[in-house]
Amino acid sequence: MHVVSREEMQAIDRYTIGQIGLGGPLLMENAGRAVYDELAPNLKKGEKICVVLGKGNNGGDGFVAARMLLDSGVDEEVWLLPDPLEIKGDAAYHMNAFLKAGGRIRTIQEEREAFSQSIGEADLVIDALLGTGFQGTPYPECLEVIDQMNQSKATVVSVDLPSGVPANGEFFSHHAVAADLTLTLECPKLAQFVQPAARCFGEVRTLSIGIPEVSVQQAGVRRKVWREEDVRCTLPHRDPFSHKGSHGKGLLIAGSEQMSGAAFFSARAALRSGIGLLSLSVPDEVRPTIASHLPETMFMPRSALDFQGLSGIAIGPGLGREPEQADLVRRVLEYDSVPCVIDADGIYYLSGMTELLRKRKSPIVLTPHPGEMAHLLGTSVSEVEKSRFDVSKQFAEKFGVYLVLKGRNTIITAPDGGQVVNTTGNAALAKGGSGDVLTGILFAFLLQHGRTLDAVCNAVYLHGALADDLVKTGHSQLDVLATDLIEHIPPVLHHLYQKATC
Ligand SMILES: NC(=O)C1=CN([C@@H]2O[C@H](COP(=O)(O)OP(=O)(O)OC[C@H]3O[C@@H](n4cnc5c(N)ncnc54)[C@H](OP(=O)(O)O)[C@@H]3O)[C@@H](O)[C@H]2O)[C@@H](O)CC1
Ligand SMILES: [K+]
Repeated sequence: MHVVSREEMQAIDRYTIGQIGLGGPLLMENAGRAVYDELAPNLKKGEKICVVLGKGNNGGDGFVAARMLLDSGVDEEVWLLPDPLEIKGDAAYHMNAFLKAGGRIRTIQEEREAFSQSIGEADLVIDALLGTGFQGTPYPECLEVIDQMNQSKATVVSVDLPSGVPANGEFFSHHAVAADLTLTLECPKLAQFVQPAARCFGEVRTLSIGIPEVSVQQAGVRRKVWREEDVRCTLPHRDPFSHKGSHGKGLLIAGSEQMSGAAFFSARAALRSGIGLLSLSVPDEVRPTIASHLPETMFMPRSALDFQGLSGIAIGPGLGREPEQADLVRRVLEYDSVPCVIDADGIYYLSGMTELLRKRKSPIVLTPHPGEMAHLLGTSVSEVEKSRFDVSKQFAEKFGVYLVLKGRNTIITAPDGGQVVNTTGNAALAKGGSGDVLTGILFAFLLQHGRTLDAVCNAVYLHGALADDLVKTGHSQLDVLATDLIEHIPPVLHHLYQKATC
């Protein structure tokens, strides 16, 4: 499933109409029909539906859905914000079809009180006021209607985007529709995955409107959502004649006196995720505490680090911020014949070493949370959060790294700028230790997979799926511990492998 910007969606529509020859009215018909088909199974006879339409093509989709509702036995009122004379092009085509099919339009500007009453009594509001064409701050008359939709007790279903949400997810502080359900047309838009826009969407369903894949390719879209079916067809399979050395010989440099748990979580998660051989380097004083909990792990003293014979190195979880740790990070970067994962305190030291990132020949995976990303860029968390997609892309391309920008809807960016959004996971992961678990899973997957991006995406997906599955099966979002995540890897991995398609 592709994720698009406003401009990309417009280019996709243009190509489909101009080059494929599927006309605008046909696409609008498909869009409105898809919206109607999605709602139809739950409509009740006599149910009061208020359809709110704007001037552009989003309103046109609304006219199509409204035309189909005419014959469905519901009590429908169709409200247009502008004067009908202002409706042009494809939207006018479908406005006329709606009228000729027996529909009646009322204009909000002329009957304000009746509109307030209609929206107040409605069971369902269909919001087709503004879609991808909207930018900036809604005009005052639009804002008033947005507020009325939000005050309504009805279920609010937004067509394509909640009105007032800018499709590219730019930061905004005005009011936008807070939908219960958003029916996204063909491709999710960037806004769905970033704050503050994401809060407006409610449940999201993506509806096909018949746009061919070639239109998306022609628009140069290089962003997608990673779904279970992507995991299922990219899971690596073990060669029956393999041995432990075939599945990665990894060194994890982690832990400090204050944060021994981080080393344990990463190591245990890596073991549960299939790493063939794991060596762990922790400070000498920490080793006795955790060695008894990690019987499958070998230990490498910090004073005798040896990278020869390894197939990958991970550094960072719970490392601490004493200056000597910076040398460890530098040594890992300079040893450039194997892939590496850098997390947490490892990332803290990178800001002074970005040139080494660029020079390194083997893959580097960085897993910052927004705070670490902000530190790396010398900016603020809010600046990072305002443009997660762009910030990730610029950094990954500039320094040639795989960047995993964590958070709700983690964004994974490859060195070539291609981006993947992960949608698994929930607020149960907002707890110390869960990032260390991700590092362990990711490290293990990386060493067992020929394609770095697939390994990283699968690890992020699995990490979120663990939390999702735990809260579905006896846990709450409050009580999930890092250890719960790790011990839940077996059933979730089992499920994914049972359904593997490759
Ligand atoms: N063929 C296609 O492309 C297909 C498109 N499809 C559908 O069309 C939608 C995109 O349609 P769109 O491009 O017409 O824009 P849309 O979201 O209806 O809004 C445009 C209106 O917003 C207005 N406006 C602008 N800024 C504003 C502001 N600050 N505050 C208030 N108003 C503002 C602007 O008014 P103006 O500034 O010109 O007066 C303009 O009239 C897309 O989301 C999907 O639903 C599907 O049917 C499939 C085929
Ligand atoms: K809308």
